[in-house]
Amino acid sequence: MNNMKKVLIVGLGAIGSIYAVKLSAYDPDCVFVLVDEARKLRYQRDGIIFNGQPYNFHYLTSAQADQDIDLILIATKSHGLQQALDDIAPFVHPGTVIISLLNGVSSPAAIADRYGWEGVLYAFFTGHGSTRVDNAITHDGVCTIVFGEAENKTYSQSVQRVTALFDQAGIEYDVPEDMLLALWKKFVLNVGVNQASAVLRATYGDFQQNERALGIAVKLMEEAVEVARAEGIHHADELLPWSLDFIHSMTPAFKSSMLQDVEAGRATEVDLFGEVVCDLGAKHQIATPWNAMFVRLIRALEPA
Ligand SMILES: NC(=O)C1=CN([C@@H]2O[C@H](COP(=O)(O)OP(=O)(O)OC[C@H]3O[C@@H](n4cnc5c(N)ncnc54)[C@H](OP(=O)(O)O)[C@@H]3O)[C@@H](O)[C@H]2O)C=CC1
Ligand SMILES: CC(C)(CO)C(=O)C(=O)O
Repeated sequence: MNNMKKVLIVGLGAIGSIYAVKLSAYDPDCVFVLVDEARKLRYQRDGIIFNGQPYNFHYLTSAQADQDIDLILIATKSHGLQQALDDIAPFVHPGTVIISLLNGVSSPAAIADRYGWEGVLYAFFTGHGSTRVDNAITHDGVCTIVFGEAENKTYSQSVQRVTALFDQAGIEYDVPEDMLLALWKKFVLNVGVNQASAVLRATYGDFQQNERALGIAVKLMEEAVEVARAEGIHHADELLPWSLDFIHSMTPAFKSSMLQDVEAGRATEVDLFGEVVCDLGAKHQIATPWNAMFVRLIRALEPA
């Protein structure tokens, strides 16, 4: 088993910068940030400001694929994923592990469609939300990368290599035995909270205190649970209770990433949530009227 020495981060935003900062604190020469020429100029000029501290990193364009990259961490929004998949091509070699921190359940298959499943692990970010305004990121340090193969009774080589790096770099992680169940728990939560919060402009506190607001999130989540069952996710009956516990455990003032997108006038990631529930519902002949309606409402909130 060879050690991981070089990490390429794609997407130096609210989530990607948490890990660029952590990895550069561990070893500034181990972390690279993939950019195009325009982003390179912008980052070289402005860097990023993470919790008030300025940072700069080693920026690489696709034309500068002169490093043997062991791990690629993708942290773009959903609308940046296809371009990111094109841009990483020169860095993907046998043995390169690729992890996506995008919300939702669909990005691992999108990566595998392009590069095969061999280097792809399932993953997601959990913890407290991270906020970005232009190049300034604020995060309170509560974060875990949950990752692994679909099943992790024993750890594959890829999982062992990533855990070794994360242990050395002090990156908090969890490798659940049933990774698909973990991924779908987070998905069901996001389908309910992110979408309902975007339309209702609701914080976690609103869902904790207002039963009618929570009831709307539950309707969205129930459809996602039915779809999960049809997709063969084991223990699907755990999905809704887990999501409700998560909602009640969150800091009341926190806002979902989708509410932040709507408030900032940005495109949303409804393609990762309601649209996936509707597509899978159609595949399994499950009615998904709540998600269909929320997709339309959220699309109407996006910039024209
Ligand atoms: N923020 C949060 O609290 C949470 C976010 N997530 C998920 O994490 C993912 C990332 O979200 P977040 O970090 O908030 O998003 P951000 O918009 O803050 O960051 C995305 C970054 O990706 C960059 N980017 C897009 N395309 C490329 C590309 N081809 N090459 C290089 N960089 C690129 C963007 O650059 P530019 O600005 O120049 O376009 C931007 O800096 C999403 O799927 C989100 O749902 C999950 C949990 C919590
Ligand atoms: C981390 C969490 C659960 C915070 O709401 C999230 O995934 C999001 O906002 O998209």
